[in-house]
Amino acid sequence: MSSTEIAALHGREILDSRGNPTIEVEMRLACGVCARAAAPSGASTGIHEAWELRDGEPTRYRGKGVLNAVSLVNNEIAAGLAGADAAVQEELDRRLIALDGTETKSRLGANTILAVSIAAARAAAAAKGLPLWRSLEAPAGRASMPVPMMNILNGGVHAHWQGADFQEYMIVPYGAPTFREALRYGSETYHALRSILAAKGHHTGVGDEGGFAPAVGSNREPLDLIVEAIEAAGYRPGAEIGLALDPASSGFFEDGAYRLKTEGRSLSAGEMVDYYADLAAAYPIIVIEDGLAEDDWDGWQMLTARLGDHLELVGDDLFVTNVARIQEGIRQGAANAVLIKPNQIGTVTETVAAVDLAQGNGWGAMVSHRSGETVDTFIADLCVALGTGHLKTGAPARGERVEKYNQLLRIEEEAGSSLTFAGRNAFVR
Ligand SMILES: C=C(OP(=O)(O)O)C(=O)O
Ligand SMILES: [Mg+2]
Repeated sequence: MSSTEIAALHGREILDSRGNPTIEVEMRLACGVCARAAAPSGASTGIHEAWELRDGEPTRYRGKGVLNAVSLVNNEIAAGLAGADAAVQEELDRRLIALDGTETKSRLGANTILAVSIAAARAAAAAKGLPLWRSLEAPAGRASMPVPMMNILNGGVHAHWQGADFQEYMIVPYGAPTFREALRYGSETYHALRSILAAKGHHTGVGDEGGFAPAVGSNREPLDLIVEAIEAAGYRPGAEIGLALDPASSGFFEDGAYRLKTEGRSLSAGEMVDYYADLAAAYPIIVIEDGLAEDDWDGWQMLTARLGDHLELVGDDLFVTNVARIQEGIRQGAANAVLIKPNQIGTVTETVAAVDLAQGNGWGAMVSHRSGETVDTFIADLCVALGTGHLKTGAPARGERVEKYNQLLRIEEEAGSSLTFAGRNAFVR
């Protein structure tokens, strides 16, 4: 028996950062090493994502429990992985995929499968005596420290549609010399923004990812507020700190039109492209994620032809970390970067394949948290290991977000000068 053979698996239901149940898995290896992993959960989920398994029982947590998933881990998956070696991730993930047997992971659930897959990666790293990022790094020399993409102003569904239509306004401190400094730039800007919002009479409550959620009157106003905050914190917008947007536009795309409720108007895809071009000309925007809706391929082609030379255009709902959809995007010239969310696809192996495909085609790969998170820090190690150069994981406040940034501080400290900070080179344009 190999020392990294799985000896025991145990699932349990825990709560995520929104107070919804999610699954946590513990894995013990033959050598005695134990590891734990938990699945995150989205709110503005793409319709093409792999399935999240939820209980049908309506009285428990309004039917959102994951006791079925727990039972699957403790019984069917534990039995199905008998003899599996946690250190051979691809084989283990192949077995999980085969056990599920569906295209969309709808039988066992991508949440269930992912928690097992990550627990194996973590257990294998511990058994080898390696930090997780080093264990995941392949080929050697690929790793780097990412630029943190900090979502400091929330709108859309993450702010219960009480503010901007656009879901995320991120600051991108690519001009910092190190990750630690980048995090400091971002945190100081976040605090400056709070003071500016309060001084202007806005409330300073936060959305799901920890960014402020003021009741602004347009989707442009947050950009003015953030530029002011960057300057108030002592940094130069565009030189040291750039901006990124995730409008999450599938959420306001209805009957063929983009409905900007905050501004009281509806735009076509072409008009949205003009809107973004105007914003990019007026503000130091470097990234736009999900500028157009998840099946608006023609719109995405138009957006990429118009702005793809100087902006990173990231597909989240468009690609859902799925290599078949990414391949279609590459074929069509729709987007030039992929958002990487492990729970959209369900295994570590498939997540790495999505990054490899993007990077192999000169595209960007931006690793991301979900709006419902736990303190699991897998994505921090993943983005370092694969040298994706940027990670978005919310505001530099709120425990479940900060825990990822803190894990990156630990990695940077431990690795010393062997890991370079990706800086501005992280972005495809
Ligand atoms: C992180 C996001 O939100 P959610 O997890 O709700 O999809 C996103 O849309 O990029
Ligand atoms: Mg998104």
